[in-house]
Formats: sequence, structure tokens, C-alpha cells
Amino acid sequence: MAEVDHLAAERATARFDVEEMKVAWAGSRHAVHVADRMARLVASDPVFRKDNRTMLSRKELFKDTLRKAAHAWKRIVELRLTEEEADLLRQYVDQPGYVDLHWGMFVPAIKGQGTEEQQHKWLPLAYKFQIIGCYAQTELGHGSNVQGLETTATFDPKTDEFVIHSPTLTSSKWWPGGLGKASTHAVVYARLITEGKDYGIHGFIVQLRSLEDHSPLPGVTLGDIGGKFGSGAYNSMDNGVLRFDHVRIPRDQMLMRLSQVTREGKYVHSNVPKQLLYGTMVYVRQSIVADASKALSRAVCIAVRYSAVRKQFGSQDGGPETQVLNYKTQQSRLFPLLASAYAFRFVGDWLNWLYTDVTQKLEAKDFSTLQEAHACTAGLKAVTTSVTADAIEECRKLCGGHGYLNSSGLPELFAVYVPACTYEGDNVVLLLQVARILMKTVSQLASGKQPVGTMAYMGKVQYLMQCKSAVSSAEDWLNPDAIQEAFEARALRMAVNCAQNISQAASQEEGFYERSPDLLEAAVAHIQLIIVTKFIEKVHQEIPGHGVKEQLQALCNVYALYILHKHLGDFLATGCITPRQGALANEQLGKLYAQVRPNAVALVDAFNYTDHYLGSVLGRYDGDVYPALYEEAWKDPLNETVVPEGYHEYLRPLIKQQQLKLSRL
Ligand SMILES: CCCCC/C=C\C/C=C\C/C=C\C/C=C\C/C=C\C=C\C(=O)SCCNC(=O)CCNC(=O)[C@H](O)C(C)(C)COP(=O)(O)OP(=O)(O)OC[C@H]1O[C@@H](n2cnc3c(N)ncnc32)[C@H](O)[C@@H]1OP(=O)(O)O
Ligand SMILES: Cc1cc2nc3c(=O)[nH]c(=O)nc-3n(C[C@H](O)[C@H](O)[C@H](O)COP(=O)(O)OP(=O)(O)OC[C@H]3O[C@@H](n4cnc5c(N)ncnc54)[C@H](O)[C@@H]3O)c2cc1C
Repeated sequence: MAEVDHLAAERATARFDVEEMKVAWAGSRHAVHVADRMARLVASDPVFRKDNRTMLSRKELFKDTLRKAAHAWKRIVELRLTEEEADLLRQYVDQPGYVDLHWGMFVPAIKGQGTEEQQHKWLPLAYKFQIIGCYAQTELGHGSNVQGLETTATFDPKTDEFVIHSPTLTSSKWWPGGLGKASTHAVVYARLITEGKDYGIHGFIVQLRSLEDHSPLPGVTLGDIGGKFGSGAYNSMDNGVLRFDHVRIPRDQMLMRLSQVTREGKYVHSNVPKQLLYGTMVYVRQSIVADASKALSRAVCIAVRYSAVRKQFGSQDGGPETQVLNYKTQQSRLFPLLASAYAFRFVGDWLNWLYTDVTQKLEAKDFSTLQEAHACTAGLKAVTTSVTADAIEECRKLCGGHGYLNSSGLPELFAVYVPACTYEGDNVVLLLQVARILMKTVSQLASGKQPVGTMAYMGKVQYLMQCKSAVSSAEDWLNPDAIQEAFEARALRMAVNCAQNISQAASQEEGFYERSPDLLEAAVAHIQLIIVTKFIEKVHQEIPGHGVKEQLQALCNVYALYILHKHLGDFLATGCITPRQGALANEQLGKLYAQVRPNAVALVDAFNYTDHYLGSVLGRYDGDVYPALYEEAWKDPLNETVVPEGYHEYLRPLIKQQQLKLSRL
């Protein structure tokens, strides 16, 4: 811990037990303990140093990523870490690389879509890193439209092989992480063709590089797709391009859990929904929601601590300057983000539970919750990543000029995070999937079919379409039932309005197309309702620790009332609340910010992040920001020499020339 704590006064004003809040945030005492150990293990190891990352060239950065991944693996083996510990260790290394795709998509794709025999063959190789895998789905010409992929896998009954081929330039695989330079194998998605018929997209395990010298196998062309947004950031990842020229693989390398091709070339589809092919994406979308709360809480931790240290303007009589955290505008920009970090954390936990539950049901051949899993993972992925990306940028602005320095950690965090709005499904495309399911649910209401799961509130259609909020004072907005009802009514009325408008179009498809901007907003309203509901449910649980429940209650109210204030137009236009009730919500929000203020630093301490993981001179635990900023500046390569390179070539001649001109005057 720090020797001088510049934030000690802030920590002393906290009205709750921070250690217990750490448990509430992490999920259990065990989770706090393991995360703490792994974070410190990484922070104390010089190989995992990352403060120089933005100054490395692309090649140096990539080599550094390979080195860190190898070292992490060495430590995992030496220390015999459990899977949970190993996952955390990799997270704290905090540098995107091929291992993310190997563990995060290649292994889950084989587990989810491979037969037992295939799992038995391939997983041990992957677990021991005897092969390195990636997930090659997206192509140059198609990403969102998976059914539009062009790569072909044509069965050749003569040799009992599939021939994998890229027929066009646009069919080149493009983007897969780890493909460019590291992977030896890929799960490749291609159109399965047998007996002259195209059976659509299926997954295949394809070896790409030699296990001896890493050179591409015959017929395989591959490389990196080039530099990406920001310095450092996602450039540590070798996103790749891949083309196949009639590459042959044995038939048993088609992932055959969902459908099979027999020795004779007959296509057999098991009696399961085709969408199970998308299972790996559902899994990753679910982990991306959990990841959103991490990225958001990091940015908020930096901005809150720095705002408590930073002072601007004083009293008229020359008294001390004001901490910028005391400005109401700073609070109204920052505290909703703090509340969102907690909201996303809890909804992420719930989504993880839902995913596990659905997976168990699928194993028992119960597919009834597949749609719910798709809607929740797609919608929550879209909303949490969009909010987090915007919030990181807002935190940069909240830190003023210093937030723009790489040493603040915020530019790199933003650059690494922002593609989350695109990968694993573009957020607009995913929200339209949610909207489609909402429209289907509304259309089934007339037939009396009772919606279930997160759509269950739509079953109260008679009541929710006409109810009026009973709020008559600012305090009334602290009642969770008032909040819940307003959010349910808003979401349902927006969905029903869309459905009515669509029904007036020439066709359902045309109506959906014309109304898609409104449908996006309806989908967002539905997802915000889920987040609010799960936060309210969390706060209703028994939560140990002095003052912890009260703080979470306040944050839950901040989250809900902030969303209400931000989307006031929706609530008013649908007649769920009156303008006066909207004003009362805003009044209550101001009171809640005042309640959060003395607890703000302790609330971000509860995230329990090491200075290494935060990677920010502004977010240091000890708040000793200025010496750190000053020291950091001198580390820049530009400061290695007093007189810069190029002085004699460009600066001196220029200055001399001007001096000469002046002397002639
Ligand atoms: C790499 C991860 C590392 C993880 C490490 C672990 C933890 C670390 C923490 C978090 C991770 C953090 C960061 C991740 C790091 C980096 C990212 C790296 C990798 C990124 C990889 C990728 O991007 S892979 C490529 C992803 N691509 C997409 O997402 C494509 C999006 N498109 C689609 O999903 C589909 O094409 C579609 C859904 C848009 C359309 O589907 P389609 O079949 O064409 O048509 P319909 O719309 O008509 O749908 C038909 C019916 O199917 C239902 N449905 C659709 N999708 C699903 C689904 N997934 N599950 C269930 N059901 C589905 C749909 O509702 C229709 O149903 P009905 O017929 O009943 O109406
Ligand atoms: C950093 C990064 C890592 C990635 N890693 C991988 C990986 O490991 N493996 C892999 O296979 N892929 C990977 N991808 C690819 C990623 O999954 C796709 O980029 C993503 O699914 C979006 O598809 P797209 O690029 O085709 O976007 P497009 O669909 O071309 O989107 C372009 C625009 O069109 C809009 N749009 C598209 N369709 C519709 C529609 N129906 N209605 C309204 N608007 C629409 C979108 O909203 C967007 O604004 C990665 C991408 C990135 C950026």
C-alpha cells in the first residue's frame, strides 16, 4: 500500500465497509481472494510490465505479446494454477493476444460443436498448447451476415475428404484474432457442399501452419491485416487474412455434433435447432458483458480518484481551491458511470447464470430457452459495450488535459475497448435481433400466449398500456416498484407502437425495414429494463457488511433515474410519466449524487484494482498524481536526448536562415 495517502481524507468519509463491498463486487470472499492473488502475481513480475507499451513499434509489441503469453503459461504450469486462477492471471496480464481466441473461441467451438470423439482428440492438444487455434468466421465481404459467407467445404467421396476453398477475393477470411501470425489451426466456417447441394454454414477444424517450422501448409495463404486504431492497444493482436486454394482435410474434421456427413456423402442433420451453430458467439457475448463492467470500472476508478485529487478555482478570498469532484456537473457526469459499472457487473453475473442454465437445458435436449439466451446475450452485449465505449471517452474528458496523455491509461483503454461495439456482432445488428424477438412476442400476445423470462412483463399488457405513475414527490422515486413500473410501461409501449406501425406497412418485412430506427430504441428500452430489474433484485437480496446494501441501493437508484432522465422523451412520449414526474426524478437524482459523493473514492476502491492493472498515473491508489506525471514524461523516447534528432537537419538550418534574413534587414 502507499506510504503517503493523498486520498486518505476521502477514504475516511466512506459510510460503508469497503472490504465487504469488495465481496459484493467480486461475488464471494473466495473470488476476492483469488483475484487479489493473481493481480499481485502479475503486478510483481517484471515480464508483465506494460507502462512502455504505447512506445513500442508493432513488431516489438507483437513479440512482447508472445513473450508475455509464453511466460504466463510457464507460471500457470509451474504454480499448477486452477482454470479459474489461470483465467484471472491472463486477464491481469491485460494485453490482447492469440491466447484470448485460443481459450475464448477455438476451445469453446470444439466443445460446443464437436462430437465426444472429436473433443477427445482435439481438446487435449489445445489444452497443452500442442496446437494453437483461432476462430475464422468473418470474411472480407461478409461479417454480420453469417449465412452470406462464401468459403466452401466440398465433400469428395473418392478420398473421404473435404476440399476447403476460397472462390473469390471477398471470401478471404478477414479479422480472426491470432490468425495472422500465431495460430497453427482454426475452426473455419464454410458452406458445406455434398452431393451437389449447398447445406449452408458449418464449422471445420483446419490446420494452417506446420507444427515443425510454422510455415503455411500448401494451398494456405495467410498474414496479418495491418495496423489498427490507437497506439499499443489492439495492435498486440495479429488479426489475420486467410485464403484456401483447394485445401484437403479429412471428413472427420467437420465439427459433427449438430450435423454429419456420412462416408457416402449423405448429409444428416441431428434433431436440434440450426442456431446451435451460433453457440460460440452466444458464449462470448455473455463474457463480453462481464468484461464491460471491468473496462468501465477501470475508467471510472481513474476518473473518480483523479477528480478527488484535482483542484480548480477557489473561494473569492484566496482560500483553497475546490476538488473538481465537488462540482455538481462533474458528479452528474461521473456518478451515473459509477452506477453503470455496478449495474453491468450484476447483470453480467445474472447473464452468466442464465447462460449456464440454458446450457444445462440444451444438454437435456430442452431448447425452449434458446431464444431468451440469444435475446439477452445479444441485447446486453450491445447496450453494455456501447455505453462502456462512450463512458471511457467521457472519463478521459472528466480528467481534463491530463486524460489525453497515454500515461493516464485512458487513450489505450478506449482504443482497446471500442471494437467491442463491432466484434461478436455489430451492436445495431444485435439490437435488431432483439427487436425481431420483441415483435414476435407482441404478435403472440393477442393469441393469449404468455411470454416468459425477461419478456414476462409483456404479459401484463392490459395494465401496462394504460397505467399512470403514482409518483407525487421526489422521494417517491426511491420506491423500486415505481421505477420498475415506469420502465416496464415504457418498454412495452415502445414495442407495441412499433408493432402497430409495422402492421400498417405493405408487408411485415417492409415495415420492419422502415421502422428499424424506432425498433432499435424499443430494443434498448427493453434491455435497460432488464439491467434495472436485475439491479433491483440484487439489492433485495441479503447483503452483509456495514452500509453496503445502502450504497448499492443508492447506486441502483442513480442508475435507474439517470436512464429515466436521459431518455425522458421516451417516458413522456409514451405517457408513462408526466413532465412534473420527470422533473421530480431529476430532483431526486441530485440528492442521490450528494449521497454518493462522500463514498465515491471508497466505491471505486471496492473494485480492488492494483496500480499495475489500472495502468494510470491519474488513477494511482495513493493519489500522488503530480510527481508521477512529471516522472512519466521524462521516460518518453523523445526525452532521451536534450537536443532532438533532426535538429541539425531541419531546425538549425531553418533558424539560421531566418536569422540571416533578419540580419540583412
Ligand atoms: C475471444 C473471446 C475471448 C474470450 C475470453 C474470455 C473472457 C474474456 C472476457 C471477455 C471477452 C472480451 C473480449 C473479446 C475479445 C476480443 C474479441 C475477439 C474476437 C471476436 C470474434 C468475432 O467477432 S467472431 C465473429 C462474430 N460474428 C458475429 O457476431 C456475426 C453476427 N451475425 C449473426 O450472429 C447472425 O448472422 C445474425 C444473428 C445477425 C443473423 O442470423 P441469421 O441466421 O442469418 O438470420 P435470422 O436473423 O433470420 O435468424 C434466424 C433465427 O435464428 C435466431 N438466432 C440468430 N442468432 C442466434 C443465436 N446466436 N442463438 C440462438 N438463436 C439465434 C433468430 O432469432 C431467428 O429465430 P427465429 O427463426 O425463431 O425468428
Ligand atoms: C478487433 C476485431 C476482432 C475481431 N475478431 C474476429 C475473430 O476472431 N473472428 C472472426 O471471425 N471475426 C472477427 N471479427 C469480425 C467481426 O465479428 C465483424 O467485424 C463484425 O461481426 C461486424 O461485421 P462486419 O465487419 O461485416 O460489419 P458490417 O455488417 O459490414 O457493418 C457495417 C455497417 O452496416 C450496418 N449493418 C449491417 N447489417 C445491417 C442490417 N441488417 N441492418 C442495419 N444495419 C446493418 C452496421 O450496423 C454497420 O454500421 C473481429 C472484428 C474486430 C473489429
